[in-house]
Amino acid sequence: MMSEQRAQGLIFVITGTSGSGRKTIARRIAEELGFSSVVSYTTRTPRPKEIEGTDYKFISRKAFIDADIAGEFFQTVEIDGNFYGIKRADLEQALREHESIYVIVNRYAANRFKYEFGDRAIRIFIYVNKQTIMERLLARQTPADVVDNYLKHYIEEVSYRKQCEHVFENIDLQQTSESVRTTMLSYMPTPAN
Ligand SMILES: Nc1nc2c(ncn2[C@@H]2O[C@H](COP(=O)(O)OP(=O)(O)O)[C@@H](O)[C@H]2O)c(=O)[nH]1
Ligand SMILES: Nc1ncnc2c1ncn2[C@@H]1O[C@H](COP(=O)(O)OP(=O)(O)O)[C@@H](O)[C@H]1O
Repeated sequence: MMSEQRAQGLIFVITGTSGSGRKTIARRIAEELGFSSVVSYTTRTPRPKEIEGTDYKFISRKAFIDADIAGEFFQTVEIDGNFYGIKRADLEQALREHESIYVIVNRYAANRFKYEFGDRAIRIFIYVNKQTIMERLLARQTPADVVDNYLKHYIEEVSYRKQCEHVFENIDLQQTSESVRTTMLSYMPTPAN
Protein backbone atom coordinates (compact mmCIF):
# COMPACT_ATOMS: atom_id res chain seq x y z
CA MET A 1 0.00 0.00 0.00
CA MET A 2 2.78 2.36 0.96
CA SER A 3 4.59 1.77 -2.35
CA GLU A 4 1.40 2.65 -4.24
CA GLN A 5 1.23 5.92 -2.31
CA ARG A 6 4.82 6.70 -3.19
CA ALA A 7 4.34 5.91 -6.82
CA GLN A 8 1.47 8.37 -6.97
CA GLY A 9 3.13 11.10 -4.93
CA LEU A 10 2.39 12.51 -1.51
CA ILE A 11 0.73 15.76 -0.61
CA PHE A 12 1.78 17.27 2.69
CA VAL A 13 -1.06 19.52 3.69
CA ILE A 14 0.34 22.09 6.10
CA THR A 15 -2.48 23.60 8.07
CA GLY A 16 -3.10 25.04 11.53
CA THR A 17 -3.63 28.40 13.14
CA SER A 18 -2.68 31.51 11.15
CA GLY A 19 0.57 33.07 12.29
CA SER A 20 1.78 29.85 13.91
CA GLY A 21 4.81 29.45 11.65
CA ARG A 22 3.45 27.19 8.91
CA LYS A 23 5.09 29.06 6.04
CA THR A 24 8.40 29.40 7.88
CA ILE A 25 8.58 25.72 8.76
CA ALA A 26 7.34 24.41 5.41
CA ARG A 27 9.83 26.50 3.45
CA ARG A 28 12.77 25.50 5.61
CA ILE A 29 12.00 21.83 5.17
CA ALA A 30 11.14 22.10 1.49
CA GLU A 31 14.44 23.76 0.78
CA GLU A 32 16.27 20.99 2.60
CA LEU A 33 14.31 18.09 1.12
CA GLY A 34 13.67 19.57 -2.31
CA PHE A 35 9.89 19.51 -2.01
CA SER A 36 7.87 21.69 -4.31
CA SER A 37 4.83 23.70 -3.25
CA VAL A 38 1.64 24.55 -5.05
CA VAL A 39 1.00 28.23 -4.54
CA SER A 40 -2.56 29.51 -4.12
CA TYR A 41 -4.14 32.31 -6.08
CA THR A 42 -5.64 35.10 -4.00
CA THR A 43 -7.51 38.34 -4.48
CA ARG A 44 -6.13 39.83 -1.27
CA THR A 45 -3.70 42.74 -1.49
CA PRO A 46 -0.04 41.72 -1.21
CA ARG A 47 1.51 42.64 2.14
CA PRO A 48 4.93 44.28 2.37
CA LYS A 49 7.66 41.69 1.69
CA GLU A 50 5.29 39.21 0.05
CA ILE A 51 6.56 37.92 -3.26
CA GLU A 52 4.36 37.27 -6.27
CA GLY A 53 4.46 33.58 -7.11
CA THR A 54 6.15 32.60 -3.85
CA ASP A 55 3.65 33.69 -1.22
CA TYR A 56 0.65 33.78 -3.51
CA LYS A 57 -0.28 34.45 -7.09
CA PHE A 58 -2.05 37.75 -6.65
CA ILE A 59 -4.93 38.28 -9.08
CA SER A 60 -7.96 40.54 -9.44
CA ARG A 61 -11.43 39.53 -8.27
CA LYS A 62 -12.57 39.45 -11.87
CA ALA A 63 -9.78 37.15 -12.97
CA PHE A 64 -10.45 34.88 -9.98
CA ILE A 65 -14.19 34.69 -10.63
CA ASP A 66 -13.68 34.07 -14.36
CA ALA A 67 -11.26 31.23 -13.60
CA ASP A 68 -13.68 29.81 -11.03
CA ILE A 69 -16.57 29.86 -13.51
CA ALA A 70 -14.31 28.13 -16.03
CA GLY A 71 -13.78 25.35 -13.43
CA GLU A 72 -10.04 25.99 -13.11
CA PHE A 73 -9.85 25.71 -9.33
CA PHE A 74 -9.35 22.53 -7.35
CA GLN A 75 -11.00 24.37 -4.47
CA THR A 76 -11.73 27.92 -3.40
CA VAL A 77 -12.51 29.65 -0.14
CA GLU A 78 -13.51 33.17 0.88
CA ILE A 79 -11.82 34.55 3.98
CA ASP A 80 -12.54 38.07 5.21
CA GLY A 81 -13.84 39.06 1.80
CA ASN A 82 -10.85 37.71 -0.14
CA PHE A 83 -10.83 34.64 -2.35
CA TYR A 84 -8.16 31.96 -2.19
CA GLY A 85 -7.79 28.90 -4.37
CA ILE A 86 -5.43 26.34 -5.84
CA LYS A 87 -5.70 25.70 -9.56
CA ARG A 88 -6.17 22.12 -10.75
CA ALA A 89 -3.59 22.55 -13.50
CA ASP A 90 -0.93 23.71 -10.99
CA LEU A 91 -1.69 20.80 -8.71
CA GLU A 92 -1.61 18.25 -11.52
CA GLN A 93 1.62 19.63 -12.90
CA ALA A 94 3.30 19.58 -9.47
CA LEU A 95 2.18 15.99 -8.91
CA ARG A 96 3.53 14.96 -12.30
CA GLU A 97 6.88 16.59 -11.74
CA HIS A 98 7.56 15.87 -8.06
CA GLU A 99 7.34 12.89 -5.81
CA SER A 100 6.20 14.97 -2.84
CA ILE A 101 4.56 18.34 -2.77
CA TYR A 102 3.16 20.56 -0.08
CA VAL A 103 0.43 23.16 0.24
CA ILE A 104 -0.29 25.65 3.01
CA VAL A 105 -4.02 25.99 3.39
CA ASN A 106 -6.79 26.27 5.93
CA ARG A 107 -9.07 23.47 7.10
CA TYR A 108 -11.53 23.72 4.21
CA ALA A 109 -8.87 22.95 1.64
CA ALA A 110 -7.27 20.41 3.99
CA ASN A 111 -10.57 18.52 4.08
CA ARG A 112 -10.85 18.73 0.33
CA PHE A 113 -7.35 17.29 -0.12
CA LYS A 114 -8.14 14.47 2.29
CA TYR A 115 -11.39 13.68 0.53
CA GLU A 116 -9.81 13.67 -2.92
CA PHE A 117 -6.45 12.02 -2.16
CA GLY A 118 -7.12 9.85 0.91
CA ASP A 119 -3.93 8.35 2.36
CA ARG A 120 -1.78 10.34 -0.06
CA ALA A 121 -2.79 13.57 1.74
CA ILE A 122 -1.02 13.95 5.08
CA ARG A 123 -2.35 16.77 7.20
CA ILE A 124 0.23 18.42 9.42
CA PHE A 125 -1.31 20.81 11.92
CA ILE A 126 0.91 23.53 13.40
CA TYR A 127 -0.27 25.80 16.18
CA VAL A 128 0.77 28.01 19.08
CA ASN A 129 -1.40 29.62 21.71
CA LYS A 130 -3.19 32.86 20.95
CA GLN A 131 -1.06 34.98 23.23
CA THR A 132 2.15 33.76 21.57
CA ILE A 133 0.85 34.50 18.06
CA MET A 134 0.02 38.04 19.16
CA GLU A 135 3.42 38.57 20.77
CA ARG A 136 5.36 37.19 17.78
CA LEU A 137 3.45 39.16 15.20
CA LEU A 138 3.57 42.41 17.13
CA ALA A 139 7.29 41.96 17.74
CA ARG A 140 7.69 41.85 13.95
CA GLN A 141 5.67 45.01 13.41
CA THR A 142 2.82 43.14 11.75
CA PRO A 143 0.00 45.61 11.01
CA ALA A 144 -2.71 45.53 13.69
CA ASP A 145 -5.47 44.65 11.20
CA VAL A 146 -3.51 41.58 10.03
CA VAL A 147 -3.00 40.46 13.64
CA ASP A 148 -6.71 40.98 14.31
CA ASN A 149 -7.66 38.86 11.31
CA TYR A 150 -5.35 36.06 12.43
CA LEU A 151 -6.70 36.03 15.96
CA LYS A 152 -10.33 36.33 14.90
CA HIS A 153 -10.19 32.87 13.33
CA TYR A 154 -8.18 31.24 16.12
CA ILE A 155 -10.90 29.22 17.86
CA GLU A 156 -12.37 27.77 14.67
CA GLU A 157 -8.89 27.04 13.32
CA VAL A 158 -7.44 25.38 16.41
CA SER A 159 -10.25 22.83 16.75
CA TYR A 160 -9.31 21.24 13.41
CA ARG A 161 -6.18 19.69 14.93
CA LYS A 162 -8.21 16.71 16.17
CA GLN A 163 -8.82 15.61 12.59
CA CYS A 164 -5.23 15.91 11.39
CA GLU A 165 -2.74 13.07 11.07
CA HIS A 166 0.03 15.00 12.91
CA VAL A 167 -0.08 17.92 15.33
CA PHE A 168 2.83 20.13 16.43
CA GLU A 169 2.96 23.03 18.84
CA ASN A 170 5.56 25.43 17.45
CA ILE A 171 7.36 26.67 20.52
CA ASP A 172 10.96 26.39 19.35
CA LEU A 173 11.30 26.87 15.58
CA GLN A 174 14.34 24.63 15.20
CA GLN A 175 12.79 21.83 17.21
CA THR A 176 9.42 22.00 15.44
CA SER A 177 11.09 22.05 12.03
CA GLU A 178 13.08 18.96 13.00
CA SER A 179 9.97 17.10 14.20
CA VAL A 180 7.96 18.00 11.10
CA ARG A 181 10.87 17.02 8.88
CA THR A 182 11.23 13.63 10.62
CA THR A 183 7.50 13.04 10.22
CA MET A 184 7.60 13.86 6.51
CA LEU A 185 10.64 11.67 5.98
CA SER A 186 8.88 8.75 7.66
CA TYR A 187 6.52 8.68 4.65
CA MET A 188 9.33 8.71 2.09
CA PRO A 189 11.10 5.71 0.63
CA THR A 190 14.37 4.90 2.38
CA PRO A 191 17.24 5.84 0.08
CA ALA A 192 19.04 2.80 -1.31
CA ASN A 193 22.50 2.28 0.15
N1 LIG B 1 -8.92 26.82 1.71
C1 LIG B 1 -7.81 27.44 1.32
N2 LIG B 1 -7.10 28.12 2.22
C2 LIG B 1 -6.02 28.78 1.78
C3 LIG B 1 -5.60 28.77 0.43
N3 LIG B 1 -4.49 29.53 0.30
C4 LIG B 1 -4.20 29.98 1.53
N4 LIG B 1 -5.11 29.53 2.44
C5 LIG B 1 -5.18 29.78 3.87
O1 LIG B 1 -6.09 30.82 4.06
C6 LIG B 1 -5.64 31.70 5.11
C7 LIG B 1 -5.38 33.07 4.49
O2 LIG B 1 -5.29 34.04 5.46
P1 LIG B 1 -4.26 35.22 5.37
O3 LIG B 1 -4.61 36.20 6.43
O4 LIG B 1 -4.18 35.74 3.97
O5 LIG B 1 -2.98 34.44 5.86
P2 LIG B 1 -1.50 34.15 5.34
O6 LIG B 1 -1.51 34.29 3.84
O7 LIG B 1 -1.23 32.74 5.80
O8 LIG B 1 -0.62 35.14 6.04
C8 LIG B 1 -4.38 31.08 5.66
O9 LIG B 1 -4.72 30.24 6.74
C9 LIG B 1 -3.87 30.27 4.47
O10 LIG B 1 -3.05 29.17 4.83
C10 LIG B 1 -6.38 28.01 -0.51
O11 LIG B 1 -6.10 27.93 -1.70
N5 LIG B 1 -7.46 27.38 0.00
N1 LIG C 1 8.99 29.04 16.91
C1 LIG C 1 8.93 30.33 16.59
N2 LIG C 1 9.37 31.25 17.47
C2 LIG C 1 9.30 32.55 17.19
N3 LIG C 1 8.82 33.07 16.05
C3 LIG C 1 8.37 32.21 15.13
C4 LIG C 1 8.41 30.80 15.33
N4 LIG C 1 7.89 30.19 14.22
C5 LIG C 1 7.55 31.19 13.38
N5 LIG C 1 7.83 32.40 13.88
C6 LIG C 1 7.56 33.71 13.30
O1 LIG C 1 6.15 33.91 13.40
C7 LIG C 1 5.67 34.66 12.28
C8 LIG C 1 4.53 33.92 11.60
O2 LIG C 1 5.05 32.81 10.91
P1 LIG C 1 4.47 32.37 9.50
O3 LIG C 1 5.35 31.24 9.03
O4 LIG C 1 4.26 33.53 8.59
O5 LIG C 1 3.04 31.81 9.96
P2 LIG C 1 1.81 31.20 9.15
O6 LIG C 1 2.33 30.78 7.81
O7 LIG C 1 1.38 30.03 9.98
O8 LIG C 1 0.76 32.27 9.09
C9 LIG C 1 6.86 34.87 11.35
O9 LIG C 1 7.33 36.17 11.56
C10 LIG C 1 7.87 33.83 11.81
O10 LIG C 1 9.19 34.22 11.59
